[in-house]
Amino acid sequence: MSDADDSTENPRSGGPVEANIPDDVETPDIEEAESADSDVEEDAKRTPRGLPLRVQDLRKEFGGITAVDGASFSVEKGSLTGLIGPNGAGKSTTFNCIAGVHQPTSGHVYFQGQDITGYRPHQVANRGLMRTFQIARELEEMTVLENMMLAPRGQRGESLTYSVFPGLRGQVVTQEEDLREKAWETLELFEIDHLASEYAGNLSGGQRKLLEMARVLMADPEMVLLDEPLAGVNPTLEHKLLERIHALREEGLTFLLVEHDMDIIMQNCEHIIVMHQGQVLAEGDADTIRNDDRVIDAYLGETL
Ligand SMILES: Nc1ncnc2c1ncn2[C@@H]1O[C@H](COP(=O)(O)OP(=O)(O)OP(=O)(O)O)[C@@H](O)[C@H]1O
Repeated sequence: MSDADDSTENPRSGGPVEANIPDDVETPDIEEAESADSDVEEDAKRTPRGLPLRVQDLRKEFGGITAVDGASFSVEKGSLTGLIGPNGAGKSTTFNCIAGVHQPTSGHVYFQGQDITGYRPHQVANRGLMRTFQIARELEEMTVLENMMLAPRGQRGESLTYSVFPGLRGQVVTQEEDLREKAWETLELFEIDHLASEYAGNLSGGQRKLLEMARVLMADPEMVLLDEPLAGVNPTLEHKLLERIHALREEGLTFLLVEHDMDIIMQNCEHIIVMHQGQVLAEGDADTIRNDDRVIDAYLGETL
């Protein structure tokens, strides 16, 4: 999926923005707009901190294609929520709108009660909502430990500040030590500490997935968006990764997972959101979803 043709992208890079409505979309009159604004304010107030993520009437158009068509859903704190749907249902686009990679055409994304619609990816990440990214080519030439130590949230590093205020240097050393310790602990948690000196480029597909996940945790996220985290992962590593996800969830971390493997979703997610043609078709636990005729129709032929 490329962003190159994303003609509706909002150029603003600051904080929360108004919905970016293209010229050819009718805008409501002032009275309606004011009432819509107050509804949104009311809704934001209704988003308690215990409900980290709320997507409301999300819409994303790419030129003439409507990829997400008014999707609304919430994710509860500490849950492992699955986002599924047939090919082209709008899952990745929704993910990217949440993570700030795409700017929604309209609608809102609230995280921990705050409207983060229109935030850029680093701003979303700074709020504690993070998605995994594939290890980029440049990072392949670094060791696993170096990958872990690279740019976590709040890292201070060497800078001009320390030549001006040399007294702060000691703090940097402590911070570097803390960072290293945390990197080792996280690698141990994912049982890839024995690969710490290995170049990331030499890892197997499954080991990379573990590293991608471990890297995200270095930033102390509140919530993690996982897009196909188990694709190409062998059953042993898959089991290990799922075990870690469940353990982290027990500690209060929240996950939203897009995964094509229905068995994984049905066996691991307590709440499942089904998208179809850019909209939320159904929501519920595995049994509810399995027995929903609309979901069966949408998948027609795929095993649930
Ligand atoms: N950058 C883009 N430019 C144009 N159309 C796009 C773009 N990204 C997605 N689309 C279209 O939007 C629709 C939804 O795509 P999306 O990738 O979000 O679905 P998905 O549910 O993640 O699909 P899959 O399971 O196949 O990955 C599709 O019709 C897709 O072709």
